[in-house]
Amino acid sequence: MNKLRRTMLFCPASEPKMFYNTPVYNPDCIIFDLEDAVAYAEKDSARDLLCEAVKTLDFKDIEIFVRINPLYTTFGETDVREVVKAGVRNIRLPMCETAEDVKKLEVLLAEVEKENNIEVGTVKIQCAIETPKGVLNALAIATASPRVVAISFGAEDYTRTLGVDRTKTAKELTHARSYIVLAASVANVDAIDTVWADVSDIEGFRAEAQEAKILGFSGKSCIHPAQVKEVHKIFTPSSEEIEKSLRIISAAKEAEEKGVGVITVDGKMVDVPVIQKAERIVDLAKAAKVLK
Ligand SMILES: CC(C)(COP(=O)(O)OP(=O)(O)OC[C@H]1O[C@@H](n2cnc3c(N)ncnc32)[C@H](O)[C@@H]1OP(=O)(O)O)[C@@H](O)C(=O)NCCC(=O)NCCSC(=O)C[C@@](O)(CC(=O)O)C(=O)O
Ligand SMILES: [Mg+2]
Repeated sequence: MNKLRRTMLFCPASEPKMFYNTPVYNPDCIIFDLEDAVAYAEKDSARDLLCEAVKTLDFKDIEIFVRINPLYTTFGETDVREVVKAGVRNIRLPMCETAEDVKKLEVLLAEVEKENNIEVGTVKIQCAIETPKGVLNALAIATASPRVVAISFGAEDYTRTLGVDRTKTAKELTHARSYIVLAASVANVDAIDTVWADVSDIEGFRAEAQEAKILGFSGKSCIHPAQVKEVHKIFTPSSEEIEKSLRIISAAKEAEEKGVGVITVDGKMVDVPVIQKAERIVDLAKAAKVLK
């Protein structure tokens, strides 16, 4: 199993009051944002604030990402240079459209790592796919570099660039979300679902998170602490799922010892894919610390 990445809580780097509290909400990952959540005039001061915080704050075992500005903007390269120097080891690359975009970041990272005596390859990349072109290139993006650990979907920019409304049915996102999940699976990286902007509509958020799990995403981006616990509930195996998986694994082991082939558990056939799915649920439960 890759790392546990059920939740990625976005926090604007220009909001120290917010970012000092982020560990309290216990997301699996925090994304400090230097891109769209930060006003143009505050880009430099937000970066300075963030670098200082990264050097001093204790984020426990929460994985920290920084969403930089795209490398084609005037801020992108400085964002990379400064945040890596400050200790950040995971970059979220917004508006990623091609493998070439990833490779440009890879070259810059190698240069910055050498300058700072960091082993080349240390800094990992999460590619945010948020345009139709990015979606069609999802597999090339996900496999562009061994540094890529996840690809994520950004539905706000995706619907903007596609020229459609974002609706609560999420029908307009179906193809892109499914394609991103498939690409991530082939590349063996995590797939992270999009943010839900209406923080007051927790029911709608829950439904979208549930669908993300069914589609095969590893987790979901969040913009508000209230969303984090909802995603954790949905993406953490329930006690029923865990008990059933343990029963399947135990029955399969017993059958193997007795030299029996296909068996049934709770009246349902258990074969190799069923056993492997049960093992995945047990691994996830252990990683989420709901099973020892
Ligand atoms: C929405 C709102 C302003 C509401 O704030 P409010 O203060 O009214 O909320 P309240 O309910 O009053 O907060 C109660 C308490 O929680 C604290 N609290 C709230 N949010 C917190 C948080 N995130 N982190 C830590 N703490 C938090 C708050 O400080 C307060 O603390 P306290 O006073 O101590 O009680 C706020 O949440 C917020 O700014 N969110 C992040 C927005 C953001 O980052 N957007 C960019 C990423 S998306 C994007 O770019 C689209 C994308 O690119 C995506 C892609 O690519 O994936 C695409 O294209 O789709
Ligand atoms: Mg965006």
